[in-house]
Parts: sequence; C-alpha cells; structure tokens
Amino acid sequence: MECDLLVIGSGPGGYRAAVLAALRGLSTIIVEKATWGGCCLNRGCVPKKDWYHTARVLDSARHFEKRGIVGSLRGDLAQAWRHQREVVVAVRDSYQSYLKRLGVTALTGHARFQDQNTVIVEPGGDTISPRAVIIATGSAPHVPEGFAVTPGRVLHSDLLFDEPAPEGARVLIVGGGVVALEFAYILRTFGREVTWLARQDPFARPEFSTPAMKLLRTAMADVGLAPIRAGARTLTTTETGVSVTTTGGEIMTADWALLATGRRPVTEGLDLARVGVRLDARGHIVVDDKMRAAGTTIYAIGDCVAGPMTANRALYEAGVVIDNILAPGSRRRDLTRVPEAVYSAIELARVGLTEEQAEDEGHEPGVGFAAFETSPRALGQDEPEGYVRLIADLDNGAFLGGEVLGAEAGELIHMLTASPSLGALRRIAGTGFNHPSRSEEFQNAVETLAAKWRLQGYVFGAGDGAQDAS
Ligand SMILES: Cc1cc2nc3c(=O)[nH]c(=O)nc-3n(C[C@H](O)[C@H](O)[C@H](O)COP(=O)(O)OP(=O)(O)OC[C@H]3O[C@@H](n4cnc5c(N)ncnc54)[C@H](O)[C@@H]3O)c2cc1C
Ligand SMILES: NC(=O)c1ccc[n+]([C@@H]2O[C@H](COP(=O)([O-])OP(=O)(O)OC[C@H]3O[C@@H](n4cnc5c(N)ncnc54)[C@H](O)[C@@H]3O)[C@@H](O)[C@H]2O)c1
Repeated sequence: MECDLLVIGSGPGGYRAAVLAALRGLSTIIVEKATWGGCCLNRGCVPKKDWYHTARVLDSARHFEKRGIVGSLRGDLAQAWRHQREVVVAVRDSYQSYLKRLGVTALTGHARFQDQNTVIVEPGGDTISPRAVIIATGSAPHVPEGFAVTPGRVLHSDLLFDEPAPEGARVLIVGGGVVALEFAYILRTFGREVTWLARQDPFARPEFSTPAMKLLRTAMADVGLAPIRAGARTLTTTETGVSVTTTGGEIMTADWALLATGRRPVTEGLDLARVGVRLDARGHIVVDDKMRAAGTTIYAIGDCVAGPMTANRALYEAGVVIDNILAPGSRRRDLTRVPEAVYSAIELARVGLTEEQAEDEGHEPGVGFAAFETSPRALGQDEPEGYVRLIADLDNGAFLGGEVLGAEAGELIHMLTASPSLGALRRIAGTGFNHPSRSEEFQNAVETLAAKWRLQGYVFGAGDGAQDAS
C-alpha cells in the first residue's frame, strides 16, 4: 500500500494528524493496535471529564439548602462508570465515521518499521510505503518497581476505566501528580474515604502560580482532602484489601488502591533503531523543534515525546507536523501556545509563560487580576472562588501568559489561546461580552492590568504604543 502519510497510533495526536492531513489533501493511513481513540478517549480526558461533571453536580449539593433545593444527592460510582462508557462509545463512533468520511484508511494492528520507507502492520502483514510517517504511540501507566497491579485491589488509572471501580469505601491513592489530584476529588465526592499518599507536595506545581496552589489546597481541604506527605514503600494485597508501608514506616490499610504514579512513553516493538529514531534516557523519542525524529520524513508527537503528557499538547503538535510535512521546516513547536487544565476541587487552567519564565526570557512582566467573587454570574452559581490572572509585557503591552481558576476554567482559557499575540489584550478590551458571564472577568482583568501598569495606550488604542499592540 502506498500513501502520502502513515500515522501510527489513534490517540488525540494521531487522530488529529490524520484528520488534518486528509483535510489538506494527503492520502492517509492510520494504524491502531488496541482501542481506537487511545488513552484520552478511552482511559483519560474524555471519561475522566464525564466523571468530573458528575462529581461537580454532587458537590453542588453543598449549596442546596440556601438555594431552596430540598433533598440530598448520593453518588453511584458503578452507574457513573456505565455513563462514561456510553459517552466514550458514542465519541469513538463519531471519530471513526469522520475518518471514513474523510477517506482515511484505518488499519488495526501493530505497526513496526522495516526500513525508512516501509512499515509492516502485524499480524496481517500489510506492507505500507508511506512518503512520511508520524509516530503517535502515546504512553502507558508506570508501575514502580516492587509494586504489582491486581484487578479489583491495586489499580492504575487504565484499569479504573476498563472495569467498574471496586465497591470498597476505603481507597488509598498513591501519587502527587495530576491523576492523584483529580481522582482524589472525584472519588471523595462519590463518597469514598480517601487516604492520599504523595511523595512530593501536589500543591507545588511550578506551572501554576502560588495563589492558584493556595486556592487549590483550600478547595481540597473543604471537601476533606489533605495528602499525607510520604511515599509508598511497599503495597501488598491482603484477603480483605490492601496494606501499604509508607516511607516513614507507617502501615495503612484500605479496601483498594489507585496507583497514580506516572506514565511512560510507549515505543516497544516499533524497531525504531532500524530507521535511526533515538530515545532519551527516559524512553521518549528525541525530536527536533519541527518534531522530526529521523531524516525529513519520520516525525513523532504526543506522549511518546518528552513534554507535558496532555492531549492538548498532542493535538497541537499534530498541527505543527502536518504543516511541516506540507512545507518542510516551516513551523517550530512553541509549547507556550498549548493550554493546560486540571480538574479537581477547583478547576485550573493556564497558557503561555509564567512570570518567572517571562523574566528568564528577558521580558518585564506585570500582572492584572480579576476575581470571580464579585462576578454576578459566579455569585449566582454559588461558585465565586477563583480568578482570571493575566501577565503582560510592560515594555510593549503584549500578552505573555494567563491563568484562570474556578468553574469552567478549562473552557474560559480559550479567551487567551485564540489570539496569544501582541494585540490580545486590546482585543479582549474591545470585545463585546454577554452579561452576566464569567468571561467578562477577562475584560476586568485587562482593565485592572492597564490601570495598574499604565498600559492604557496599548490596551485601549490611544496614546503611546497604540500602533505596536494592534
Ligand atoms: C486519567 C487521565 C486523565 C487525563 N486527562 C487529561 C485531560 O483532562 N486533558 C489533557 O489534555 N490530557 C489528559 N490526559 C492525558 C492524555 O490522555 C494523553 O496526554 C493523550 O492521550 C496522549 O495522546 P497521544 O496521541 O500521544 O497518545 P495515546 O492517547 O496514548 O494514544 C496512542 C495510541 O497508539 C497506539 N499504539 C502504540 N503503539 C502502536 C503500534 N506500534 N502500532 C499501532 N498502534 C500503536 C496505542 O494503542 C494508543 O491507542 C489524561 C490522562 C490520564 C491517564
Ligand atoms: N488534566 C490533565 O491534563 C491530565 C490529567 C491526568 C493526567 N495527565 C497526565 O498524565 C500523566 C500521568 O499523570 P500522573 O499523575 O500519574 O503522573 P505524574 O508523573 O504527574 O505524577 C506521578 C506521581 O507519583 C509519585 N510517586 C511515584 N512513586 C511513588 C511512590 N512509591 N509513593 C508515592 N508517590 C509516588 C511521584 O512522586 C509523582 O508525584 C502526567 O504527565 C499528566 O500530566 C494530565
């Protein structure tokens, strides 16, 4: 089989690359060895957000009495599991039919390189001669040495989505990353007793600001969640559950455990060495700033490449690579364009540079801020926590980065990703907003920023610098 582009892996990176390639006229084949849609669709973002929505609804019951709602709510994790499964199947069907409509050939099997110009798909043995290849083989849960996954007792996040969650009420979560942050909240809201072991402080994430971490910590504490600062040294299954020995020597028991101990890139069985694709010390595929992994025809994107392991990055990199295949060397990867969002006791989202990064790059950053506590929409929703925080370059009024905390932060962040450029702040200042809405706080944050740092000329378009920012 011949084609312009072969994509290996159908997660968000591979799927998006195949769609963009077909839309732009490339004959495209995509190969998937397991479930179509990869981690994000089947065991990550999509089902997680389905559960997160239910968790938020359950959590809103805290405000029922004062809102005049009578009654209480109780979460049923088994039914919530069935609900996420229905959503996943519906989305998967729509993805597959879209690929079909676009004329993308979808093959099932394990792809491996035979040489620079040939990829074999097993077990069928299809031989493909593509003009370019994108490796988008993603990642898999990392289980620390000495720990064993046992269905029904010791799970990683993949297993949590593959089978209905164990019934036991006492859950032990091991890990201080995003999976732990998100599932500690979801499981707690569904009524589980959560014991949370985190080797590192989960509220010390350099990509988010100190006020963001403070708010997250408070929101977690409000729902009864506080991590124990210790690692898990051993984790064994017992007749009735699990038993953990912490790095401090303490022994704790629970009905079941969730290992949220990271993910590792998947590259096995691809025969990458045959085509000169190199791996770094942690097993990630090494790419240049145009996402080239070997020569000018083999590219890699998403979780199999070093960087934040998010669907957002994989989706963005798909666009970078398709541009580079169509116009070689034309587009450089710029991760400041990729938003990040975390869904926990409070929703957090950010994009662009932090103040520290901005300073390191030679900018003079200034911050503008608008809190939701006076937003009529947020007050009416009983969710006044959070804020919009913007960082601008004081030398030219350019938008450098921003952060949103609070309800729907993952949606609101698009106010900043749509045009992250010199004129972004002026665009927000001049935008017509729906009132009352949470989005209006972006305008307030821009105005606060302008007043505080005397950036009115850049932001409102009159006076010094108006020309620069347009
Ligand atoms: C619990 C959880 C929640 C998450 N929530 C979010 C979120 O809210 N937002 C966000 O941005 N990110 C989230 N993520 C991260 C996100 O899911 C991943 O970053 C994303 O799926 C990576 O996409 P990818 O295309 O690189 O790879 P993957 O989604 O891992 O897909 C790779 C695919 O390649 C296939 N494959 C591998 N080798 C071969 C081969 N040799 N031949 C054929 N096929 C092969 C695999 O079977 C797989 O289907 C979450 C992750 C987890 C675990
Ligand atoms: N909203 C999102 O974008 C989102 C959501 C979920 C996952 N993800 C991505 O998926 C990837 C995996 O997430 P993760 O949270 O599993 O990984 P992670 O790498 O962020 O965190 C792993 C954590 O496990 C801890 N750990 C490892 N061994 C331990 C032990 N023995 N005892 C105690 N703690 C131990 C580490 O210290 C670390 O805090 C991340 O890269 C994340 O960005 C993204």
